[in-house]
Amino acid sequence: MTPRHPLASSAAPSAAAAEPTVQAATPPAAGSAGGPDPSTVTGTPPPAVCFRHVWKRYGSVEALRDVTFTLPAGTVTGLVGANGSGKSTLLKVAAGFVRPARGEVQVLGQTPGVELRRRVAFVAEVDPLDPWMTVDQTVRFVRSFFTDWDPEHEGELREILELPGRRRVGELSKGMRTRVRLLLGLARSAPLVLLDEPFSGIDPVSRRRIADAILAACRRGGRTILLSTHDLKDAEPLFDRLMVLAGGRLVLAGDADELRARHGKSLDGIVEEVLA
Ligand SMILES: Nc1ncnc2c1ncn2[C@@H]1O[C@H](COP(=O)(O)OP(=O)(O)OP(=O)(O)O)[C@@H](O)[C@H]1O
Repeated sequence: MTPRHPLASSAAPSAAAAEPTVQAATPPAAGSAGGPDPSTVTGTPPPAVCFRHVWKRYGSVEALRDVTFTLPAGTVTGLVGANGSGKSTLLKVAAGFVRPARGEVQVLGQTPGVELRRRVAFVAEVDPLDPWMTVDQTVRFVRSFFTDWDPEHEGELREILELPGRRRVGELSKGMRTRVRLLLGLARSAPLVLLDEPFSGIDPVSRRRIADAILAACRRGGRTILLSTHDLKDAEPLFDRLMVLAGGRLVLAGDADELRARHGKSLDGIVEEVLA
């Protein structure tokens, strides 16, 4: 069933898996639309997300400029960049909510669209929660839209996130509401999870809880997570890959360990250097 409620379509992703390994952007092979499918060549699983020369314009603003990258399945990637650098747009293109002007996008082997949304959990930065519902009512309502809801994982996440089930959503702090949205996304077993700034404006305690919930989702395996953030504090250990956007262009992408070894500093330091 295709979810129709805003909570169902934008706030209920499911967890990603494994540790991230930011992989360098993979340019298409010369003379082809994107090179051979790696799964047919090496027996490795196809990438979870593949952008090739993607452009997106809003009026006169170029939000994405010639963006090319590949995310291997089962990785967790941090997407970093200043305000307006195109992070949300990239996530919305991957989720199928925004159509690129040019370029090719493949997500879980499909072109993003209505059909793909059932397999992608997208936790938007915008809060779609109904303030009059309790947390328990919200969870019951949202999970009714999804056939991939994982009740066992929901229980685990509720403990980690320490959600007050009987309180109305409208009475919750910003950090607690973010935790609720995260639960709605991560409790699905969707193979791709897109998280738009889950750490934005969040206090250190909530940041820790949110990072722990993402790690728990990763431990369940088989999921790919792409997470945008302004700040790598707390989040850096989550990532096996890093992508940095500046002015709509992907200016850095790669495996986290390789980047740390090459630059001799933390991902935080690398981002500072690249965006200076
Ligand atoms: N619906 C829209 N209509 C017009 N312009 C838009 C729209 N959405 C985004 N933009 C513009 O596209 C550019 C990229 O925006 P986007 O929200 O993707 O960036 P971002 O990196 O997520 O920013 P932030 O960190 O502030 O959330 C910005 O210049 C923004 O103003």
